[in-house]
Amino acid sequence: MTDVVLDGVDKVYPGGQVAVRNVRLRINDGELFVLLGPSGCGKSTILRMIAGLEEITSGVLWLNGAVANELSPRDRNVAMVFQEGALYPHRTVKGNMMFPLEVLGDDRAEATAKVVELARALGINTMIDRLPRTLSGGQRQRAAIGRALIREPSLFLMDEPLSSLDAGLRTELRVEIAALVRSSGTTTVYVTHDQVEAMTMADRMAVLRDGVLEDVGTPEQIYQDPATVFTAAFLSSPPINLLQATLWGVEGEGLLLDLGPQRLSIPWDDPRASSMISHHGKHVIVGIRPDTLAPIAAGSPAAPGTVLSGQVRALEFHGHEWLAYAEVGIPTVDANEVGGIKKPDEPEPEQIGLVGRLRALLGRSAVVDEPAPEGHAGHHRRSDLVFRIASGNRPNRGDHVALCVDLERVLLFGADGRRVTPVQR
Ligand SMILES: Nc1ncnc2c1ncn2[C@@H]1O[C@H](COP(=O)(O)OP(=O)(O)OP(=O)(O)O)[C@@H](O)[C@H]1O
Repeated sequence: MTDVVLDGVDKVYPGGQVAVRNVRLRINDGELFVLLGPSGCGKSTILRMIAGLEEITSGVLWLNGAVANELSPRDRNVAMVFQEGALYPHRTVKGNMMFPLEVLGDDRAEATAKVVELARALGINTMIDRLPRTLSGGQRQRAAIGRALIREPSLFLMDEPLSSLDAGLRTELRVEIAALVRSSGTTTVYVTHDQVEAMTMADRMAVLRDGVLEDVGTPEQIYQDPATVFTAAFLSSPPINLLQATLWGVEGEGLLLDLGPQRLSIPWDDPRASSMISHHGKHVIVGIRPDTLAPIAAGSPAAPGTVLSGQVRALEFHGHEWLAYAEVGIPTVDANEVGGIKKPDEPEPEQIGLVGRLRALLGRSAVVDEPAPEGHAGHHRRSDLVFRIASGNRPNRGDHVALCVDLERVLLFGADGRRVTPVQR
């Protein structure tokens, strides 16, 4: 049992590659904690620093209340499982699982009983006499997990243990691993780039980007109430719609989100209004998850500023639902290009040009007259709005659609990518 604290930890590799920047993180005793982020964001480096396999450049690592920066890996009582769980090829599953207990000099009969019990929990009890090369990838990974857990480490570290397995097996094993480590009560740090794995397994999780922590919280907190636009986009499938807007507080009307050819309006009595007004006259990013949009029939009554309209350009069948892509003529935002480590010569995010500043000075809203960009992202035009059609009438390609926006669930980010309204943790 152990808790882990990283206090302002940095990692700079020889050669100057900065992999981890000022990470502050507490992983509680018994927690299943997931480090999530795209390739190269520093997940494995953090794990390896906790294991003692990588030196910490600066900052402090605490294990169970004691500074552990200089502690050798063997004195940390950690067990680690990698993408390809390394097993001794000439030892059977049982021999592999027994090995850590043999090293500790445990009683053989007791050790055997323990191995058999854990192998049963891992679903590999019928194959404990087989050699690793005769096992499937999933079975080998189970054996590697068994070998790591058998000596009851105080900390269990897993680095993408399922990434080499096929999708079906990944789903099956992630449920089993989560159940197993929870029942053992071992503090576990689990690295993945797969948002579904993170959300389904974690007690709490951290989202990393370029070595920097973007967000930390329970999966639900991070999904419902993300701290940054990067986090919102990383944890969204189907992808969240990110629209460029300018926010104007207009007396008698509310907070107008000027989306160019269209607009949304948030009433003054919305609890978020007091934080949002600080962005009057500024560029903001409006995050609308596809399930926050509901197609409404033509001519249906809708409150002003609650509807976006467009033309259906593509439809995709996903089994349990259809996804539709509607061209709305609104400039969209790529989350990867917002926030993060500032590159040299980048303009300040809130520079919005002369017309914008004039509007801000006049306190006026106006429909933006700049044309929407013509760029393409993947096979969809960049101004497409993605929405779900779970039931009811499915529109056809080319149809005009009106989409009612659930404004309470709209997420608003500043031009720097941070949430405009305070996040709850
Ligand atoms: N030994 C090393 N020497 C120099 N740079 C390194 C070394 N190991 C990792 N890096 C760099 O540090 C950064 C973080 O790497 P790390 O492996 O921690 O990322 P990751 O999030 O685990 O990526 P992945 O999911 O692809 O494994 C990357 O830019 C990587 O190129």
